[in-house]
Amino acid sequence: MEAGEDCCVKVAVHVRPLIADEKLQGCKDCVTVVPGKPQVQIGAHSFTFDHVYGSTGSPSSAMFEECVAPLIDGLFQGYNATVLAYGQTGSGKTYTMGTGFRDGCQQIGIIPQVMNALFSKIGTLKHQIDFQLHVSFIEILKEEVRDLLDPSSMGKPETTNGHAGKMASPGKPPIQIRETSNGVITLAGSTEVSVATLKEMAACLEQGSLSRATGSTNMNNQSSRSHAIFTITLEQMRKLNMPSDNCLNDTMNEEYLCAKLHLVDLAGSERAKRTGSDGLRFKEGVHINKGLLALGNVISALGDEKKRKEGVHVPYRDSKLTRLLQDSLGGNSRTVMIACISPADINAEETLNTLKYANRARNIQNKPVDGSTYIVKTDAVKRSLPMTESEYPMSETVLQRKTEEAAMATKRLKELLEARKTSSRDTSGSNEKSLQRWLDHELEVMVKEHEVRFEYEKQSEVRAALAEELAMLKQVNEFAAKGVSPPRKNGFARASSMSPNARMSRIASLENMLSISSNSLVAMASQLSEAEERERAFSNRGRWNQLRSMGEAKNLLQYMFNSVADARCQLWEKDMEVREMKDQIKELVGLLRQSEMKRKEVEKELKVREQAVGPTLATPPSGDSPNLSKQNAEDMKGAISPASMPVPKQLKYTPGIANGWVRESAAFLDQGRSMVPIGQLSMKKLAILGQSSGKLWRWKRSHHQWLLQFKWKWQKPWRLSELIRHSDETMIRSKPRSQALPRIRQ
Ligand SMILES: Nc1ncnc2c1ncn2[C@@H]1O[C@H](COP(=O)(O)OP(=O)(O)OP(=O)(O)O)[C@@H](O)[C@H]1O
Repeated sequence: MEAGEDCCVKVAVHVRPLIADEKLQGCKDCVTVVPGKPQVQIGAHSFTFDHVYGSTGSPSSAMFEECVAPLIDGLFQGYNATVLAYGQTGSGKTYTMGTGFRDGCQQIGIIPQVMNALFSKIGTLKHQIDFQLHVSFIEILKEEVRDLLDPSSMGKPETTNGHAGKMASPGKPPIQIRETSNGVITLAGSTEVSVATLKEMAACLEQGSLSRATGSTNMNNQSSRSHAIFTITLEQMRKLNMPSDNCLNDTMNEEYLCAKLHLVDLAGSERAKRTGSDGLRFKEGVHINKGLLALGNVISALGDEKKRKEGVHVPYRDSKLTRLLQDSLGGNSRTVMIACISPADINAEETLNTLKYANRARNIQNKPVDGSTYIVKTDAVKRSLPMTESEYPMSETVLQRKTEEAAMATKRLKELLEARKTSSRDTSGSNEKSLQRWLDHELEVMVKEHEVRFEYEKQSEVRAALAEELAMLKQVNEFAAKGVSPPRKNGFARASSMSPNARMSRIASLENMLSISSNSLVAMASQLSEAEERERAFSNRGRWNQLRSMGEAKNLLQYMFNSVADARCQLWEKDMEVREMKDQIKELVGLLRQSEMKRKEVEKELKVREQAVGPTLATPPSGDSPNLSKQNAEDMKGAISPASMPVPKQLKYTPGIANGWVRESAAFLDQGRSMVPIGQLSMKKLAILGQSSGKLWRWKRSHHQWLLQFKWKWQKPWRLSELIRHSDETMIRSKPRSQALPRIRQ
């Protein structure tokens, strides 16, 4: 960019490498930079910018020279300039700008390089020109402007919510963005520090950076929660060497120039939900989204500014940030936007949104590329890593199902979006019907978008678990290679019990799954971004532009009312079902506890009995106790031996099993404390049993019916019934009986 050149916003994309956290989550690199071209591809999307740095693009070290150094030159000629870092949280804005002076270590970044270049140029020119430098450093947090260089709020500790304690001090009026009568935007009340050396300027940057509001989010544990603007004002007094013999005033031979360089690190542009922030942080979600909006406004402001130059009256957008930035965007200003992106597939949606915004800023046409490259890559990955028969076939199947579900939802969303693209309103049939179809379609898009987003979150979780397992297996392999035993933790124990071959095949299988998962995530992100983009455009035009008359509006309103009423009734029914299920679970848990208590009681009783009966059984029958032995033998005759009642190996539903179990299960009678099969009890005993454990029996019957009803819908209660059955069986096969039986046979 040459000084004086008619300029528009230059956009440079900075792709950072995958960071440790992303690697741990098993993220794949989903961003491709076309070598030798400033083009970025993600999924089937392709974007062209002025520059692309990082990944296989130009080296990041070239960014300053190519994008920012020309702005510094312009500054010396009186041109204002802005360098704007934009992108989702954790995409590298602070790193790129170099505003992250944390823990006493200075990062390499644009601002430190700007300062170096500035002072080196001043060094060469200082004999001809008088320079004055000032810096200000402010942050905009929730529409509030804070002075990061305010000496009275320096060094205050962070509050518990992670925000630095640097509210405007009492007595000091808050900073206000004002517009002067000639339309210049000024910051009233901000500290302007006069600096004479590089060290002094660096100290200002460092102090301000430390005062910035940061907090930890799921995506960046040192996330900047505000827009930060570091402004350098350069004033020059040039002595003009105009030969003059007359008595002209000295000032006539001097030229005064003043230019500002705004270095802006915008707050992350992510959706609030993904930050995982809550409480105070959750409220900030509004603000975070405003980060995105702010940029949208700034970009729109560029268009506005152009129109104003053409003489069209365009009102200024009422945003402090926008107003402030408009100051540098208009007139003689140059703007470079550095759109920071993460290459991780988990961030694909936000990355796409960033690229779309950045593309809007540059206002160029996309160069669509054939999407087959992406598909071929996916197939190639699948071919090179064939599905192996692993020891965990189930997980490959938790992934296949999820991927299929996700693919179906994504496909449907795509179809819906495309249908909407071709015709916004199906005009076949009556007007009323066509409007109703249109509304149904709109609602279906919304629901599908919601579903795809849900699948996206699920897929991310599954992927994180796969990555964790993969990392563990690899670690176990490393331990094995060194001959060291792995830590005695749950996962490690299982992984180290596997044979080396099984481990290797599992690793290959996991890598394959991660690739599939990654492709699925990118495909979903692509449609989600598409849906969001359309929604934005659609809401701008106005969803209800479809309606042409009051009559149409009333009819549609009636239709909507009916749909909502219907949906609410269904919701109520589902609610009732859920409540019933909850009650049943409560009952089951109560019964489980009761059953457990009874089991313990019986065990205790058996021990007591064993102690009492033991000596008699131990002595060979002497004739004085034949009845007792006989009684015991009778009691035990029907007792179920382990062989007669095998433990079911799988938690598998078998119709009728619950009834069979009820019929054959042993019952315990308080009277005599002996255990007999229920089928052998007399009617009288059954009546007693009915009184004492009838509730359990009744439950078992209803539980069976309930299982039939919900057998495939809900798995957990089924496990519960298995647990109850298992505990009863354990009780039946308790140790004393197996010891007593052989002796009775004698
Ligand atoms: N080019 C890069 N090379 C290596 N690591 C990087 C790069 N860019 C960013 N990182 C690392 O990524 C993490 C997030 O970066 P950074 O804090 O700059 O993101 P951010 O976009 O400013 O996030 P936020 O909006 O939440 O403040 C940091 O750990 C940082 O060191």
